[in-house]
Amino acid sequence: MRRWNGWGDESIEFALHADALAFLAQRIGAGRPVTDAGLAQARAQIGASRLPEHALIDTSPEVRLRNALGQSLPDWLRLRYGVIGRAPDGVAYPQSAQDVRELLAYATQHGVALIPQGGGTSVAGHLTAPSGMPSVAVNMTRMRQLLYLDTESQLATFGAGVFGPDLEAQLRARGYTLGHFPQSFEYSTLGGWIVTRSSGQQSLKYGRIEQMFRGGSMETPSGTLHLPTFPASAAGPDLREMVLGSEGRMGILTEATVRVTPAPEYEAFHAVFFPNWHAAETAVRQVVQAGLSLSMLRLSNPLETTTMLALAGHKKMIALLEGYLSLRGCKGGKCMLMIGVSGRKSLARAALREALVLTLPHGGVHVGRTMGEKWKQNRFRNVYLRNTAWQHGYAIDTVETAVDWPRVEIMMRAVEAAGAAALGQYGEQVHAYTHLSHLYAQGASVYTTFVYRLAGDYEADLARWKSLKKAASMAIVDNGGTISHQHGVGSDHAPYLAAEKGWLGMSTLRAVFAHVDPQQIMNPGKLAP
Ligand SMILES: Cc1cc2nc3c(=O)[nH]c(=O)nc-3n(C[C@H](O)[C@H](O)[C@H](O)COP(=O)(O)OP(=O)(O)OC[C@H]3O[C@@H](n4cnc5c(N)ncnc54)[C@H](O)[C@@H]3O)c2cc1C
Repeated sequence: MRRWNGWGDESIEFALHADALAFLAQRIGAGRPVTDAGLAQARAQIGASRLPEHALIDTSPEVRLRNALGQSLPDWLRLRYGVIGRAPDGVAYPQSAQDVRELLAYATQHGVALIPQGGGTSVAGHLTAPSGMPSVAVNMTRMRQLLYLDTESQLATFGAGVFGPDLEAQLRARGYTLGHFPQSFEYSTLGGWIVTRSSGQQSLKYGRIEQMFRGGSMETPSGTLHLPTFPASAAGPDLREMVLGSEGRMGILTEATVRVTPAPEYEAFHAVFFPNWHAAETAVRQVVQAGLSLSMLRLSNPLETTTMLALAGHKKMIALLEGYLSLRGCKGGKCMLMIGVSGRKSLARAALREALVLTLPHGGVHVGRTMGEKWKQNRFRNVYLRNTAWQHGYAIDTVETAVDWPRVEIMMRAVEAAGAAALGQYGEQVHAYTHLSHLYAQGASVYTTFVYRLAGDYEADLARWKSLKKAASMAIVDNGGTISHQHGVGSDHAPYLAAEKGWLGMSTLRAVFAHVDPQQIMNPGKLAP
């Protein structure tokens, strides 16, 4: 059963061993565990529905609660402290495009907002019910079939509500993969990925979702937008670009056609350590600019490297590894790089060899596959750390951006420092660490994690989060980064969007939304409020 107030399946726990807790306590102080609100207490806060009846809409309080929020830290605070606030007045589970059209007609007639919903894994406040009008969460997860696989063109069409594991299982059974593995893979959906411009861990080989999305169908209040597939087209602006990143503001994506590739014959993940950040960053830049056929490069800064080793357990093995690395020049400031290869065995191995050769002049120490394979095993389990950290009285939040290479290190330092200063106002320390997980010839994504102590009170923790978010977002904007490389805009990043789109860009976006949705019933308040 899925947790109603945290990440993932109720039966899965991520254990934090005593040494890891001691490490955190030494960095930022001992956590102060909070008593969570119970499900009944949260459910009792869901007010009476304001909706006229409709056969497709369920207005029961628990269903509304379970579809009210996403996974951002403010969403968590509301669930954990039992301060639910606004919730949708009902939830619909359409099974066809016709059902979606009926819901649009109903919403238009009664002045009801529709909040399209995939897996509810948004970390940017995409799913909050609007104030001032009734709303329905349109949960798309019953539209999850593989509708068509064109093996000649390597295109697959799915219902947009298909979850990651279900999509991959349907493709793997036929010898194919999409290759899109965001860390939220187990609970996020194809439609959600497309409309938030998501990026998966192996984007270096398979591309971002933008490169995979080839066409589909979106139901809007003004009619159906059909996006036919072409291998390429010079017929004016590409309308798929309007759907990508539209965050539910234009309509509901019901079907999506994506580019698939044959499932890889071989896949391996290796770890390489570097003596310091400068050497590591120079090395990965050269590797990515060499254009090798790799599937992943993920570089952790010194504090993330230390944190990952501290959380790993296996104390004796890690001590042996650190002893060996120290002899090879990788000491206190060492940085860990994960390199992934996927595809034809001979090509993948050749690409890995080339990459390892390129790391050597920068002091790269290759330690083989063990750590890489462990990372792969846990790639979707590490997320459960958020639940465990909360139980021990710590909050975890992340911010992410992307910049060109000359600004990567500046950005990393600025975002980490902004977080430390923001929590410093409350007399608290923050454990902030960063990795680059999506690398391009031009630059990289910069992804920072903040761990800090909970205050133990909803208002106080919300104030801490707001200070942290504002400081980190301002650091991103001031240093020329995009407000999101992969999580999207929602409501949390909306105040910073104009900094990169400009006045004309913002008014153009609003004009497009107003054209397809003249009554402004589609996910109001998000992206470009
Ligand atoms: C622990 C964790 C790790 C994450 N890791 C990554 C990562 O590695 N990479 C990454 O890119 N993101 C990541 N995310 C963010 C999140 O998973 C993505 O934004 C994901 O694409 C959201 O998909 P979803 O199906 O859960 O959509 P939701 O959260 O349900 O919705 C997100 C937005 O999409 C809209 N929407 C959803 N479905 C449709 C549809 N069919 N039609 C129209 N609009 C729709 C919603 O209205 C909303 O605005 C992570 C989140 C968490 C909690």
